[in-house]
Amino acid sequence: MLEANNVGLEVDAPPGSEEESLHLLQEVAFSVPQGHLMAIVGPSGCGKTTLLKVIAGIVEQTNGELKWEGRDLKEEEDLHPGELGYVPQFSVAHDLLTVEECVANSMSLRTQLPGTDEFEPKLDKVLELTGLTELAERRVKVLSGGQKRRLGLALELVTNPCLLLCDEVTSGLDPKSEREITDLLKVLSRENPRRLVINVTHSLASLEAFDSVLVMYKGRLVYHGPPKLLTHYFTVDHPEEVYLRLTQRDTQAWHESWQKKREYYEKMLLESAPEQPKRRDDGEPEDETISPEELPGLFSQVFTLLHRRWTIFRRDSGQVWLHLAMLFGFPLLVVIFALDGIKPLKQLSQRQDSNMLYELQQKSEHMVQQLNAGGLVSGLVMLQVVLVTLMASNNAAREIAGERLILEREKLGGLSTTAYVISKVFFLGVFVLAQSVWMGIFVDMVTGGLPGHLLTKLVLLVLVSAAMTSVCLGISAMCRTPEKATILSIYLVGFQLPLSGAVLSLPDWIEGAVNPFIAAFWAWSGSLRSMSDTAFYDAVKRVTETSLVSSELAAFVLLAHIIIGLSMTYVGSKGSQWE
Ligand SMILES: Nc1ncnc2c1ncn2[C@@H]1O[C@H](COP(=O)(O)OP(=O)(O)OP(=O)(O)O)[C@@H](O)[C@H]1O
Repeated sequence: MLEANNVGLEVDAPPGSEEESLHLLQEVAFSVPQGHLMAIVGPSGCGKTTLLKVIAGIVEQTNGELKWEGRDLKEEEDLHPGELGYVPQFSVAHDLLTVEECVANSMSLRTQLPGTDEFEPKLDKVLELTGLTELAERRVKVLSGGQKRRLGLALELVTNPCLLLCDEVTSGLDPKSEREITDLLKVLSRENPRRLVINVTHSLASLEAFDSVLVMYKGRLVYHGPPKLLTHYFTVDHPEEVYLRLTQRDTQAWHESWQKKREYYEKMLLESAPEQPKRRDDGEPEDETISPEELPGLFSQVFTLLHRRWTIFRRDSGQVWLHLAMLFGFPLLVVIFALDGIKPLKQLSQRQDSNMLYELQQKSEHMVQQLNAGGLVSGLVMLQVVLVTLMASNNAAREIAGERLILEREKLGGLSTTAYVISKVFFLGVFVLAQSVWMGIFVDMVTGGLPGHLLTKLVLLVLVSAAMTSVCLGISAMCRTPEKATILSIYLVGFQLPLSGAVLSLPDWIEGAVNPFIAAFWAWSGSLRSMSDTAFYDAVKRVTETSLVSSELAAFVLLAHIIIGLSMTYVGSKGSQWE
């Protein structure tokens, strides 16, 4: 039994409005038995989705109590992720995966069945039950609206949930598809004696298939009873006329009228309800076969997420080509800028080492060459760093924001945030290493060796790439939309060059204030310091007034950036960002 006792939800009113707070739900009270299919209907904006989110625990009510099988969901233990199925309004699967892969992934993330003999039969059963067997090999991208809703249901059925909440899974479909999905919901509500299925819908057309109908109006419950009594209660000829009828009285009047008649209608519902599942003394169901599925371990979830991410990446040819173009194109770009300067660089190096007297005699000529060489070396190092940070932001900016709603649904289904963040670290770590190491080695090979210690420069390139990737991943985890995350990440990269002091030095007080935040500054200046025992360092010092830091300090601060970025990622991924 699901019981709501005077459930209310009050939120702060938007700035500028006269009221201090908004009552999204007020005094909502109902009881629904298990083995039952209930529809929540009501005009747009009346609080249907809000009520469903409160039942699911996505939003916590500010008043009243919700009880599932006698257990207070706010005060006592929440529903186990395997006990709850929530099918949101939006598409919940990755476009580039097939139907079968999506369901198999959901099973791997939410159950311990992978690797057992039960995995395949269960997968087949869920596909068959939701009518998706024929579509198993089809990619999500090409599914119709109705097929996507079926997939949404299939993803939730992998755990055999006892409370299945569906938000508009029948809306926007043609009457035949709507009827088919409603019939499927009915089958699901009967399949497991502990199960209660609730479907939010606008449509008043096929309500007779439901066991009960709950009507919401302006945040209040105004009817909950058998569908066949709906027209009688609202004194209308057809269910479609109910919304118009609602507008003829104010909310309080409807609410009061319902309070007087509630007992009668609910009694009728409970009398016609199937027998409730028997429970042992400790409150657990007698039938062990309907216990919720246990969640898999952390590394099992990491492995599933990584495998899924690579599959999606491989199938996204646009992304693969973009990554390849950057991986091989950006180092070439650095080399092109270096080509003209390499000869004077070598000459400067030879003269410095072998003939100081000549240097002294040709002091002014040497000064010019030194300035050129200093500018070139500093510029090349900065170009490498900035291009690596650009690749890093492209790696991470959309990574979490682009799949945010899928993440929210999967967290509700038991996905561990730690597993999610670890999977991103491993996935993006491959790009970080490939992009930065290849950039460093390729440029060094082609130019015949830029000054400084190669290993130190490589480590700093890897660190700056990891730092920018982590911070952009953090931004991605904090932002609601991939567009916003991309713009913020691009701004962040854009500011690296002017604020690092590589091109123009900043006033001391600004330099001191901004440098700690500029990853490119640390990698650039740490790399230049690794040349401090060569003549190039003097040349570089002639062209830059920005104070350069030791390679060790640079590495340390970049590590701090990585830690901050990953902390942002964890906090941002953990926080709820439902629509
Ligand atoms: N966090 C919030 N802060 C302020 N108002 C909110 C918030 N969440 C929802 N609302 C408002 O609460 C009302 C109910 O929203 P809800 O999404 O539950 O409606 P609904 O009945 O599901 O509508 P629809 O059928 O159009 O999806 C709307 O007016 C919505 O703007």
